[in-house]
Amino acid sequence: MAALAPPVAAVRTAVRQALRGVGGPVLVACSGGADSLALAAATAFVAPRAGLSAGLVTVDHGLQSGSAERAAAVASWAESAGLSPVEVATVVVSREGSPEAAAREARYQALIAAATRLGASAVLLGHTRDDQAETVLLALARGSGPRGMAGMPRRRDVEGVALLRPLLDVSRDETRKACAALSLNPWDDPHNTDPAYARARVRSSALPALVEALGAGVVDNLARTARLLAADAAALDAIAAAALERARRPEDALDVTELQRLPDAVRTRVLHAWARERGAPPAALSHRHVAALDALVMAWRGQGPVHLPGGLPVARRGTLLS
Ligand SMILES: Nc1ncnc2c1ncn2[C@@H]1O[C@H](COP(=O)(O)OP(=O)(O)OP(=O)(O)O)[C@@H](O)[C@H]1O
Repeated sequence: MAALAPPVAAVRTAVRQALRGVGGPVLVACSGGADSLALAAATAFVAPRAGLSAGLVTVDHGLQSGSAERAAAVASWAESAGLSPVEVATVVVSREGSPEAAAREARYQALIAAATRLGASAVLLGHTRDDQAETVLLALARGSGPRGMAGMPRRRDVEGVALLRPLLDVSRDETRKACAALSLNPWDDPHNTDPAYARARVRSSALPALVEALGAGVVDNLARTARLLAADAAALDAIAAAALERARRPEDALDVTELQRLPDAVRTRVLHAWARERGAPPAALSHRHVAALDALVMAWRGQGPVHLPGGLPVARRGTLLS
């Protein structure tokens, strides 16, 4: 028997680890790119041996010519690889805002809807260590703070479906090599190299420049930074959730004197969580809004209400915010 190529083994091991603790059928989200194709091939091998059934969903965003053919080719390969059920989900991408964000939003909605409809307990995504490093670098450059630099989580539960990222410790180079070793032909998404996209510029210029200047360890170190910050952020979020409960007063108000006792990092998290609870859309809720709320608490000089996104005013009355 031919020896198993190390990149194929690395991807399978990562999938095996991620599937531990998954109780029901899984779906691979596959674009046909090298990362998710290697993920799908590994899942087709590993899942049945772990007693799980595995299917695949490929999303056709309808944004590029030939996208329907690409989706059909991915689906037909998946069937031949033994994945079942296999679905092509066609989505309509909103023309408002950034096309990247709109496509992502439509994609995740379609993936979660497919998982719910097909009774899958988890959706597997092909983000790699390189994607994680890019995410950290982008977040650092945008000043997103520790939550952003914590990168993409290995697991996130949405509407009862676990979104899993088994390949966060696997490099893009390994997924490409795994595809080559298995004679799979990945599709190259032109968006990945289109300089119109910030992530593509990070991938093609910023990260290679950092590697050149600081050495190959940079990618791994950025991904490790994400892991460390994710653990810190989770701990701070838990502390903030408890502090929010202590600060709550009737009629959805917060007690300013409780908030003033908190360290900055906890207080701003409490205010952020509270603003989201009141209906401020997370994507529009910025550092600036939280800073203005914080000024009502810490720099009170009788200023007027803060207007949160979604048209929600928050005012201070005495020692209450509401
Ligand atoms: N059209 C799609 N259909 C299904 N899943 C998708 C699609 N596009 C992306 N995904 C999922 O989201 C993950 C991240 O995609 P993204 O486009 O951000 O990165 P990528 O590096 O281009 O990934 P890949 O090489 O797998 O296409 C993919 O690995 C895949 O699991």
